[in-house]
Amino acid sequence: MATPYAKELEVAQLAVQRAARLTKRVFHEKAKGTVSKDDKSPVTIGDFGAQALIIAALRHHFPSDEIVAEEEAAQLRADAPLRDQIWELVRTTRLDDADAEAFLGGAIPDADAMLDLIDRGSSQGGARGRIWAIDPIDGTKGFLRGGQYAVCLGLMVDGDVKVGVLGCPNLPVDDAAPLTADIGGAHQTDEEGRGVLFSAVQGQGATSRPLGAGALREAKAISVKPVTDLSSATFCESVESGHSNQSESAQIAQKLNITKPSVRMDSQAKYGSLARGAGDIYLRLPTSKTYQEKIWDHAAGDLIVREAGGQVTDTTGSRLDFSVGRTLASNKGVVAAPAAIHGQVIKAVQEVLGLSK
Ligand SMILES: Nc1ncnc2c1ncn2[C@@H]1O[C@H](COP(=O)(O)OS(=O)(=O)O)[C@@H](OP(=O)(O)O)[C@H]1O
Ligand SMILES: [Mg+2]
Ligand SMILES: [Mg+2]
Ligand SMILES: [Mg+2]
Repeated sequence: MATPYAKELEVAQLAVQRAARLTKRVFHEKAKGTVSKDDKSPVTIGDFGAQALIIAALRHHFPSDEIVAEEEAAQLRADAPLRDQIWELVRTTRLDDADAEAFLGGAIPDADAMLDLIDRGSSQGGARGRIWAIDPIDGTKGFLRGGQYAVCLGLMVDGDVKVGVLGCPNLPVDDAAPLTADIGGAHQTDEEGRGVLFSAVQGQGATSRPLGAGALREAKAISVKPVTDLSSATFCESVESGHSNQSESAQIAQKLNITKPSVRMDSQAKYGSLARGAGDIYLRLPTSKTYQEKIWDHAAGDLIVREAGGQVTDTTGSRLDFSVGRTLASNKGVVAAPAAIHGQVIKAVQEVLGLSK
């Protein structure tokens, strides 16, 4: 019997790898022109270009699947120079391996087709059918400051995440590398061992492999690190204080007798770091009563951590619910940890947040 979701996994891995290659070009070519969006968050030509390349591959293989993606092309339709800059980037970014590039469906015909592909990410999501969630650059702020960022792709079927892939160009390849948010200076060349592709299929475990520029590299199974002494745990959280309540996380750490300072890392790279045992706990504590987390910020990481032996819930202890639309409207915050200690962490979270039953 064929392995479930084998083709979806291969398409996702190669599409993320190609999109990550585009984002690295943008970073190294210092072409990080940003435009700001209605929500005043930054978006770069890398975000738009990566989304176009990922959607092109998904449309080639799975034309009837729905897609929920972070970015839209409206601004580009009104800004020809910006559109042309992104089109030049998309047109010239390929995987080094001809077979892998052909497998993704070949070149996008022209700039208008690129805009239409970007706008294919407008699905409202929901509880029925096959729906892909794309964050072309998660941690755009991190990307702009030369920190961590991730190219994120997940597949939900009837609201349940089945496939998750994270491309983390600035994380160390070495799964045993200590957890650190910085990348040792943006001047570091790729050869110095950065770039990881995390992936998971529901029920099949989680893996990491070097992020390549052509065919997929050899994978290794990964798992969360067993925590025997909670006080020696490492916890990570957002860099942006607007994205997670950092004073509450400090109180939670204190309650757990954790003495190490938090590692503040951008993007879903935090999920990948937990899944391979580099970090132990990920806390994302709401900073507003109204903000709803986007499904594209969590779908891939949620599955990868759970397939690596972790547990991921919101601050009330409920699993993340990807079936209610473009946001995690039923959830507040995120708490991720090895399954064996998740209960202890949640207890401390609920005491600090005043959620204890
Ligand atoms: N108020 C609020 N609360 C929680 N999260 C928010 C909030 N505002 C934005 N965002 C989203 O955070 C995404 C970045 O994720 P991280 O916080 O893990 O990384 S970072 O430290 O912000 O770079 C970031 O994703 P990208 O836009 O893809 O970078 C945002 O979607
Ligand atoms: Mg954004
Ligand atoms: Mg994001
Ligand atoms: Mg993004």
